[in-house]
Amino acid sequence: MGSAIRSDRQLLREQLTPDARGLIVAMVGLPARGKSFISRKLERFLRWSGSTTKTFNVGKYRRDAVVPERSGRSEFFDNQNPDSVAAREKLAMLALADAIKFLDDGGKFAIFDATNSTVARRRSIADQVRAHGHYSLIWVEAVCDDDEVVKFNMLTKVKYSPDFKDMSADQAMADLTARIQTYSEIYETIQDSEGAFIKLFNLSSKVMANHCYGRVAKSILPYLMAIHIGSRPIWLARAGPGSTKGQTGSDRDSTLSEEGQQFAEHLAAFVQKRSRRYWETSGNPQEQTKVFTSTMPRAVASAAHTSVLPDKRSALNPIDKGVLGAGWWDVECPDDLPPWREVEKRHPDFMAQPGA
Ligand SMILES: Nc1ncnc2c1ncn2[C@@H]1O[C@H](COP(=O)(O)OP(=O)(O)O)[C@@H](O)[C@H]1O
Ligand SMILES: O=P(O)(O)OC[C@H]1O[C@@](CO)(OP(=O)(O)O)[C@@H](O)[C@@H]1O
Repeated sequence: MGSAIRSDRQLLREQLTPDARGLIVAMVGLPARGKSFISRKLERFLRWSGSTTKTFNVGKYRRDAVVPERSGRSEFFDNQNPDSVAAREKLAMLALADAIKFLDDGGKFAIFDATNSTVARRRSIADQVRAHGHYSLIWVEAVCDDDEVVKFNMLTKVKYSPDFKDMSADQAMADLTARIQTYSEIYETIQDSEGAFIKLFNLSSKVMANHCYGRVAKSILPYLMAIHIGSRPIWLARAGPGSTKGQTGSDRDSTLSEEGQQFAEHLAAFVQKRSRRYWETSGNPQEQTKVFTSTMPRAVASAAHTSVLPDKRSALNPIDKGVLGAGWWDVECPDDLPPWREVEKRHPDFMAQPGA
C-alpha cells in the first residue's frame, strides 16, 4: 500500500463529498431571474423522486412579518437604510434556521429561496451550515441578461406577487425596476472560491458547474439543465373496457370490447382537437403529441388511433395483484390477508402484493 499522506486537493475533494444527511440548495440571483420558479420545479422533482423536500422563500417570511404594502415597496430594499437592511437580514436568517430545522427533522433537501446577493451573506450562510456539521450546501445562481426575458419575468411577477396587489401595472413595473436597481448595486456573482455551485445562464442555455459531485451531479444538475419554462397540456386516460378475460384469466391481457374500440376512436378525435386548439393559441408551430401507454394490450389498443408508435412503459402497468388475481383489491382481497391490506393502504406505491 502507498503512503497515507493525501494532497490538499484530495482532502478538498473528500470534504466536498461527505456523506451528508441533508442538502441545502440555496438560490442566488437578482429579482425576476426565475429563482422561485426554479425552486418550485426542483422541489416538485425531488419530491417526485421520493425525497422529503421543502422550499423556504424569504419573500414569504418578509410578507408575513411586514405587510406587503410596506415591505413590498422598493424603499424597503434600500441598502442605505440600516433598519430595513437589518430587518431583511433577520428574516433571511429566520428562514435559514427553519431550513436547517427541517433537515434536522429528517428532511433530505431544503431549498433556500432568496437573492443571496453578496459574498458576505453567502459566507454567513455557509458558516452556519458548516457549524451545524451534518449538511452540505450548493448554490444555484440564475444569471439572466436578456432584457426581453427579464421584462417578461417582471410582468409575471407584478401580476401574481402579493407585493404589487394594489398597484397599477405601470406603478408596479416601476417599483420592481427600482427594487432590481438597488439589488444590482450590491450584487456579486458567485466566485469559484465559494464552493459547490451551479450557474444557469439565460434559461440554462449555458450551465456552469463547480465542485458538483454525488447526488448533485447525478440528479440536480441534469434536472436543472433540462428544465424548460413552457407549459403544455397533459391528458390522462384509462384504457378502454376489455371484451373477455385474457389467457391468464385476468383482464390485464384482455383485448378491447366493441365499446372499447369506440372509446379508442373518440380518444384520438379528442386529442387531435384539443392539441390543434392548444398549438393554434400558443403561437408556436404544432408539435407531434407524445403518447405513453402501459404494456397491457388493452391500453396499447386504446392508443392505436391516437399514435402509430406509442411509447410503451411497464412502469405504467397496473399493480400486479399476484395470487389475488384480477379485479379490484377491495373486492378480491381475502379477509385472511389483513397485514397486506394495511400495508397497501399506507404505502400503495412501495409494496408488492403477495405472489406478485
Ligand atoms: N433560468 C431562468 N432564467 C431566467 N428566467 C427564468 C429561468 N427559469 C424560469 N424563468 C422565468 O422566471 C419567471 C418567474 O420569475 P421568478 O421565479 O418570480 O423570479 P425570482 O424568484 O428570481 O424573482 C417565469 O416567468 C419563468 O419563465
Ligand atoms: O434576503 P434577500 O436575499 O434579499 O432575498 C429575499 C428577498 O428576495 C425577493 C427579491 O425580490 O424575493 P422574491 O422575488 O422571491 O419575492 C424578496 O421578496 C425577498 O424579500
